[in-house]
Amino acid sequence: MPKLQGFEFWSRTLGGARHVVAPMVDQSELAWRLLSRRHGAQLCYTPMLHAQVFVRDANYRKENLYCDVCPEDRPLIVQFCANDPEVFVQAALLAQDYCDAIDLNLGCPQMIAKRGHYGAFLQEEWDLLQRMILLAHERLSVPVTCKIRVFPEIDKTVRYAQMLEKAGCQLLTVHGRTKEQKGPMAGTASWEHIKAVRKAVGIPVFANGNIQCLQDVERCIQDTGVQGVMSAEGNLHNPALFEGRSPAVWELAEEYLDIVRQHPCPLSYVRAHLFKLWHHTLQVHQQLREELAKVKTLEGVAAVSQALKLRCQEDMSRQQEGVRPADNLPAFHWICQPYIRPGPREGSKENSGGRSKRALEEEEGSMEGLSKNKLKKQLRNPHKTFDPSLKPKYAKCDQCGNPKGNRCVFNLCRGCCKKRAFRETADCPGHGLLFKTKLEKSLAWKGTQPGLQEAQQVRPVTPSGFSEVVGSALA
Ligand SMILES: Cc1cc2nc3c(=O)[nH]c(=O)nc-3n(C[C@H](O)[C@H](O)[C@H](O)COP(=O)(O)O)c2cc1C
Repeated sequence: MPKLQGFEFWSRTLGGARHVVAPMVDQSELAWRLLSRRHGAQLCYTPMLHAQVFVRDANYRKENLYCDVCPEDRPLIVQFCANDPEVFVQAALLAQDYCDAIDLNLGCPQMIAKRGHYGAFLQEEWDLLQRMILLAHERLSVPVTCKIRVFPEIDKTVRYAQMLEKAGCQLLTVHGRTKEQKGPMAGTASWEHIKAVRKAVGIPVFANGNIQCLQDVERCIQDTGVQGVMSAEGNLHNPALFEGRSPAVWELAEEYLDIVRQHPCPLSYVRAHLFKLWHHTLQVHQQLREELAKVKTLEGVAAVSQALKLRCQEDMSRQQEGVRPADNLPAFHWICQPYIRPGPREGSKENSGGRSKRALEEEEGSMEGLSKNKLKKQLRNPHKTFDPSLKPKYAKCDQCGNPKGNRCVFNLCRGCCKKRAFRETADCPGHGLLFKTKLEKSLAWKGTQPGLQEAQQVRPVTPSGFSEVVGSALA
């Protein structure tokens, strides 16, 4: 069957999806996607996957895609970050049988994307992007799509979108914030930019940014004319957003934990989800926040969830009629609701007390005083300095651009070093890889075994023969 394109792809393959769960590193994992789909999401994206790692590392492919196959988890778009046409296409070819389209991340504004040269840091490299999209469009059996951030100028954003469309992009998600609008500087997304793109291209467009409830979805579609709306933070705080419901926070937590039992994921993902889902409740019941941070098992998390449910139910039963929710919240803390991130200097209860780790980290650079955690660290080590300019700079792996191991003899990251050391039967003590030493030991041992010596002469040991000896070291 010929590959469907543009609007036909959106309406037939994606079922005309309007309610879309965003790609979210460590957060749009299978269990969360299934929860969101049960509550109105019609299309989900995987978290961003690193194309180069996906190509070279079979375990990464298994852990991040192949083991997460589930018939209810469709339609699904797999997102990659990449900056090389061949690598992008190789990764996409390995993923295309497990999804309905491949998305290129052109929106990540984080430092890690700057260092790895991907995401929004490719925004100015139109020639490279054209080549990446064109090659993917030609070689893949599924459509290629892009998720972009806007430029400050509407006309440049429009030309950018048109360039991607011309190269073969079949669906565009426009996050209406610029690369600089992140963390405490995120502000609001510009639907004006999104509307202008929608008018100027002939492919379906999803809007992203400022979506906190179902009314926002309807308003955004009306104002901008887009085909669908994507939500990240709104979905994390209320996965029933697309149903237009705001359930009790423990209800969705319990349902999510049940799904995680069937489709396990790292505990760090689960914890991060619950911190968001319970954001407002944990402001009130700080003890539970600490317990959640400390638990080490899924059953431990379930126990915290049970305790939180009881506390919330007590709070509900004590609630007097006519009393409004505290802190100008739209609903009481036990109801799933949006979290509006405070601006850079905005005064709020959060700014005076138990703020999130992330909020503290984001302001790190601009704070004159030190956070509680940093003060504690300084007490333990009086010579510790928190001046960002004195932080050691990450040196890059010569091969893939990830941070290299400090003591690596090859100047590579662990993954690349392991491959090279294996190929060359070498040691890298910095990474604890001892292929050469193990081979020598194994040969010495074989030398002491009379029966084996004979076999040795018939079959000389080469690096590939070596794999039989230490194959398990690579598992
Ligand atoms: C926890 C988290 C992880 C994210 N990871 C990704 C990602 O992997 N790929 C991507 O394109 N955007 C990622 N984003 C950005 C979102 O997809 C989205 O563009 C952004 O949050 C704006 O949407 P919102 O206003 O609905 O939050 C992430 C956002 C969050 C909150």
